[in-house]
Amino acid sequence: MKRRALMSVSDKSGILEFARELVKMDVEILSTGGTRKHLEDNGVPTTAVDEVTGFPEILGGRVKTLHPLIHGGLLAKHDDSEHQQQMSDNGIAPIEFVCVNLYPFRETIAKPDVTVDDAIENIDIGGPTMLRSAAKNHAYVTVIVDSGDYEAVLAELREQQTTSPELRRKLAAKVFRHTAAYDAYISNYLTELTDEQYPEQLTLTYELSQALRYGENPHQKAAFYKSALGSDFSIAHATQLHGKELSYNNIQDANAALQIIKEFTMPASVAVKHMNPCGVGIGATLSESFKKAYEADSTSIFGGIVALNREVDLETAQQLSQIFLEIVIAPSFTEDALAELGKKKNIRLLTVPFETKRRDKWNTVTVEGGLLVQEPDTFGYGDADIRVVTERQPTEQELEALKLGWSVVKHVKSNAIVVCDESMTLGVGAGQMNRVGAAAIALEQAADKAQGAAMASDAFFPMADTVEAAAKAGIKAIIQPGGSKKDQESIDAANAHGIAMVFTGVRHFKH
Ligand SMILES: NC(=O)c1ncn([C@@H]2O[C@H](COP(=O)(O)O)[C@@H](O)[C@H]2O)c1NC=O
Repeated sequence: MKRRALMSVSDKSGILEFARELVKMDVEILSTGGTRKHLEDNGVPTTAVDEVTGFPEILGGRVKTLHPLIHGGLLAKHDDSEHQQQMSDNGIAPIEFVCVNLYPFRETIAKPDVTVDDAIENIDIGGPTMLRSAAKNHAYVTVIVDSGDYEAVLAELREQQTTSPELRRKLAAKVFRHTAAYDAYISNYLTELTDEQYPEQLTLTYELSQALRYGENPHQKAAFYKSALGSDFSIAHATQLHGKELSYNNIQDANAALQIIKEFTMPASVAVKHMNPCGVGIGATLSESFKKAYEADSTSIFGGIVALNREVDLETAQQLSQIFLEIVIAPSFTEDALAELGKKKNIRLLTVPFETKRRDKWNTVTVEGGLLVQEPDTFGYGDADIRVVTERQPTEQELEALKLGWSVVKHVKSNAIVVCDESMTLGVGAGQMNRVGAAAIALEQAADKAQGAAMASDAFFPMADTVEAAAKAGIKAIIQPGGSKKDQESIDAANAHGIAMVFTGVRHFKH
């Protein structure tokens, strides 16, 4: 009896060469409508699946391979006498190779104008069914869902006329990963059309972006996975133009820098270290903004990650190349800027699409044994109900500084305090276990520049000590959520020192 292979593929790349090789090995090719036409048109002899089943393809292709003569051939154990008897009683012949890839559901739903009908028609039923049958029976059947595996299968067949159990198991495991991911896209798409907010099961799917040299530390193994339908204004969608491979910590820092740069519409530069901003500057030009981000903390920026929100020009590139930076990320680089920065072997230069089409709907973070899911903190200064609570109103300039401080403090690990003027940060106190400690760090860094500057706090002041420390350093305006039982003590202290204080009513913890 001739060995048989079943081919039914939406993505036809590589299928001709694979089929030709199998035919040379005297394998009979069974195939469905479009696949068969492609093979026959290119001179590969095939047998139609409906010839095998004696049943036509119906319902516009919804039923083509869903038939016992196909699935019997895929699921029968070749060394089980009962199975063999039933096969012969029912005229079923074994199928040894299955080569299937699925209707492009993910690509279909990624289209901006997709209709629900279109999405539903692209849910493949017969394909996953064949893949699952063949993968379950991988003791006997070789199943290929990825055209990248055609060659590995052919290599073993050339060598030993059959595939090894190890390869068959690997391919079967890949099939179940693939169908699980395929179903995750479908279930997520349909769930989004319902009012279900927290489904009883959450099936997320990510694709390997790259294996990393190591994790947070060199003794930890690590890899980076990306979400195919997630935000495209993302480090996961960056194009690297120059430099060494990104590391685990680079990816985290670059992500932090991108979240901050998203806050600004005017030319802005953000320098990040250990996922906290060490310098943020805005200006009339990109180069001016970078100068400010650098001056904000010219010590910490060393070895930092810089994100900029305009095309990097030669002038800015020359400034950037004065210091050691791990990464520069921007929407684009002019040719001469790229040449300038490219002189540095180790700097990583990345572009990301700033014109974002998709944003993540949820942020997730793992805890041991679980996953926390929340909406991203998209609440900005413009959304806040700014309320002046002191006798003195902030000046226009102070309001600009408060706006900058509030936009940055949201991205600083709590407890967080930012001291700034209207165009740059002057001091950042991050990740302290008490608020007055964070203020002390920010104020110490700002030093003399704190005179007349503004201060932003990610959460309310539980007592008046932070306002007192701010007043002592010369701070003239404060922005904070408010909401403490002791707000009045902080307001009284601000009034006593002539500080203008505004409440936003919204907190920006970042743990
Ligand atoms: N309905 C079925 O019985 C069925 N059998 C195979 N398919 C899919 O049809 C596609 C190939 O179709 P064609 O050979 O007609 O181009 C493959 O992606 C395959 O997964 C089917 N389609 C959808 O469910």
